[in-house]
Amino acid sequence: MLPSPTRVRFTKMQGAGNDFVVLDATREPLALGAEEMRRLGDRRFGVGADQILIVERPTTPGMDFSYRIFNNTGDEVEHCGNGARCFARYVRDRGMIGRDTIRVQTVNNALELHIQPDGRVRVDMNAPRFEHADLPFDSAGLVPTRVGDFETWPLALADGGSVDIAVLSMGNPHAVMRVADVEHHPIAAIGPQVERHARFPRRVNAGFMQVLSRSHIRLRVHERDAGETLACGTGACAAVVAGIRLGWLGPKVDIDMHGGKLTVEWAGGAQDSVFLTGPAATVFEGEIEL
Ligand SMILES: N[C@H](CCC[C@H](N)C(=O)O)C(=O)O
Repeated sequence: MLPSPTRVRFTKMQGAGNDFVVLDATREPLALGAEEMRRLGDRRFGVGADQILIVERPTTPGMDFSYRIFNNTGDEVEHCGNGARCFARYVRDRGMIGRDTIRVQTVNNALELHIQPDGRVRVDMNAPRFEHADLPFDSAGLVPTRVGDFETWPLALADGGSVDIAVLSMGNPHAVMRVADVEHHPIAAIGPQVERHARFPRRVNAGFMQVLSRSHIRLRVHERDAGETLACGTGACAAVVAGIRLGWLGPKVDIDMHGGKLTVEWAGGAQDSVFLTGPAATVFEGEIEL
């Protein structure tokens, strides 16, 4: 907790419309609690953001920085694809590093980020994880539908409906559904039921994918804690990985999300990294009293 009141400098950023408050804790630690995170993320009483990113000095050899990710509910999470790109832009634009390739440690991942000549950032998101314990997902008693060497799982919803989900982890948990038309799918009704389903003890990000071709999808994601965001980087990775394993997609896919366009590449091997490329930009800077 901070010795109140404390003035905190912040940078507001966005990656394809997924927005962040970024704080620099490389010079002195920031002992922010969940209450301060919620205040920073609050769109009326604070700055407003889907997630809060805290940039810190590295604690692991070979890393340039570490950074922590908090949803706007104050919950710390494992991974954030759009946030990783904004982090890279943040440290590069402030001269905190002189290279366009940056290595950063998160709570359970080591990432390599590359700022490209066109200004977009390409993130090595590491390999996807398919063990249900990695999410966690409780599939006890469920009968999967096998599709090639992958499967989808029937999930009964509280409102009496049912959805067919592919489950995987990008370091954070994802449930991916294929739908005919993302713009007219009842995402506001289904998303929260999947997010908080009892079979996901740590809850889950719920992705809704419309396949336009083997190299092009539309995607909307109801994120864990934050609700539907304008884009979700790990959600884009999860949707493409699921689509490739289910035979719907090729190794490089463009993803249209409400906030912008992302590109995801995956060669398809269990140990192959997923690569996420997309925009990242600073919106404004400021100071807030917490
Ligand atoms: N809501 C996510 C974290 C943020 C992920 C998203 N903003 C991204 O770009 O990957 C979770 O609770 O796992």
